[in-house]
Amino acid sequence: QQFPIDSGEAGVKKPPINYTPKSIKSFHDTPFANWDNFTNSIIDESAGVTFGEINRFDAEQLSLLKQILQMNFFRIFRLNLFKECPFWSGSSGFCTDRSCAVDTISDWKDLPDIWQPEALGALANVSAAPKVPNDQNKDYCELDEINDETVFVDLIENPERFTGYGGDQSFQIWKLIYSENCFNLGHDQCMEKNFFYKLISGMHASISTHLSHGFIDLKTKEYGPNLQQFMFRVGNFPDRIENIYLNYILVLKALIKLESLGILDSLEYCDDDHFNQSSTEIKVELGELIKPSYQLGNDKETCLFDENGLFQSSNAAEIKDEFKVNFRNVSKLMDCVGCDRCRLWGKIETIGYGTALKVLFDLQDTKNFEPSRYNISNVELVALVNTFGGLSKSIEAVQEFKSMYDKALIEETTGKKKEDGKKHIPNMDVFENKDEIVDFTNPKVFESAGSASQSSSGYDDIVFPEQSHSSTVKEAFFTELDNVWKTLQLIFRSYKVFPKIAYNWCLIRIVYYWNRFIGHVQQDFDVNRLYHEEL
Ligand SMILES: Cc1cc2nc3c(=O)[nH]c(=O)nc-3n(C[C@H](O)[C@H](O)[C@H](O)COP(=O)(O)OP(=O)(O)OC[C@H]3O[C@@H](n4cnc5c(N)ncnc54)[C@H](O)[C@@H]3O)c2cc1C
Repeated sequence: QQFPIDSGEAGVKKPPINYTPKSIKSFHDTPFANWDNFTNSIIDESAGVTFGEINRFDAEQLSLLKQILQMNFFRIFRLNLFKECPFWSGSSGFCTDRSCAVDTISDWKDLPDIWQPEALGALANVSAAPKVPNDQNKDYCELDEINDETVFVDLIENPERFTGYGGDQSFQIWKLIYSENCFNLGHDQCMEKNFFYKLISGMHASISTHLSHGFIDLKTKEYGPNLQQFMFRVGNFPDRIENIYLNYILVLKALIKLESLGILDSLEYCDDDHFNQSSTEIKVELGELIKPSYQLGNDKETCLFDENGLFQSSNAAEIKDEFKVNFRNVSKLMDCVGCDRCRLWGKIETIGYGTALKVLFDLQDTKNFEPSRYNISNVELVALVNTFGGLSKSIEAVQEFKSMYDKALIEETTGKKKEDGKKHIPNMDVFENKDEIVDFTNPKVFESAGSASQSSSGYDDIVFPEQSHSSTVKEAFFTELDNVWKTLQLIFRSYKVFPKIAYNWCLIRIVYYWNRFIGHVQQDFDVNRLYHEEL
């Protein structure tokens, strides 16, 4: 079945898509509190598919998608984890926790012949090299070159989950990512700007959903879903949930386009004994995954997502170029992430979204189109399918959190108390300081070096490295000297505050045990909370 891809050349001009981000209004009006309304409403005006339809489609296809992601072709990813951050120096090594690490494949004999070290040179011709001459600078993201820093990672063994990476560095990287949503081409680009924001916000929300779903329980040391974290990061913000779904239909539409134009069929998958699936099996399973989505939505012409609504204005070509440059900067920023596991998934996702954008906006479906000459590498395909897998996992997690939310709601209404005395359903109350919510659609956020939340976050000691391109040995020497000086200052400052912390801690403990002794201790007395308030 050939799906009709609208090439945008003919036909009636559709009304513009509304990509305007909604401002944060009420936290009592969240999707979980109004689930029926939410599931029956449409994700995107241009296609008419509802959130509920995507939930059902995703549930139906989930086991097949998981099976596909288990195939060696999709689970082994090649990248450079040690590439220098191109924007500043000295940013690596921030997160030294074990959970930030990536287990790379060191046992080479587990890999197919084409990935053996001696064949690495040839690998460039097999899996990454474009089939037609291509200037990578024209793409939406940068692919890592193959060199002696190349590593192979088993993605199933290294899932995206909570790593503990945070503080000022990750905030600054998010801020820089959102600051790429800045276009210089006048008012015409408003729609593209909003679309860019939603894309980034959806990626951010999906990462936050994964880390809340694979959150560490400090008591059991096991990873599992944490409703509080999810509500705090995503669940209380309708826009963030919506943006996950928008990204889902965007990536799915790119897969539909690749499938319907015969490109997936024409690609060379590796037939090697080490691969647990043959090329034919991969093609059949991808087809089975994608084809049922042709039935989704009520606008069969645009199918899910109408890419032709974007980049239509008189200066569309310039806007598109700027959009590409900005998204490429986002992909380069992944080399600045100071946590290997986060960097791994950040890279996969930016390549995945970059590939989806390339397929949707640059692939011209002309009369003489030859699928076998379309320029898409295996790395891009693997990233695209894994990005789709990640979004599907987020949608599955949203529904699991909804069940947890309902259970917590029943417990709350029947008056059952949690052991730690905390509320079952975190809503707006969890934001004791409303300034913690940073609205990246507000240009003022980018005017200051930090943000209101970060200035009071307790991470003031960490000074984010300034953008630098130390070209001379002398400059590099003084940069390092400055770093050493700042580190020493940090150590001395912590010695200075230590007596106060120790004193407060002892005082709180004494009060606690005194109260217990005289029998006045309250049942839900939370020492830790008091301790933090004291600090
Ligand atoms: C590329 C990248 C990948 C990462 N991967 C991981 C990972 O795999 N595991 C892990 O544990 N940590 C990861 N992190 C760190 C994680 O994303 C958070 O930065 C960290 O947990 C600190 O969270 P936070 O609560 O301070 O808010 P952050 O998530 O850092 O958000 C900063 C601000 O952005 C705003 N914001 C949050 N979400 C959105 C959204 N969806 N749309 C618009 N605005 C939003 C909020 O108001 C918030 O104050 C990653 C960070 C980066 C930059």
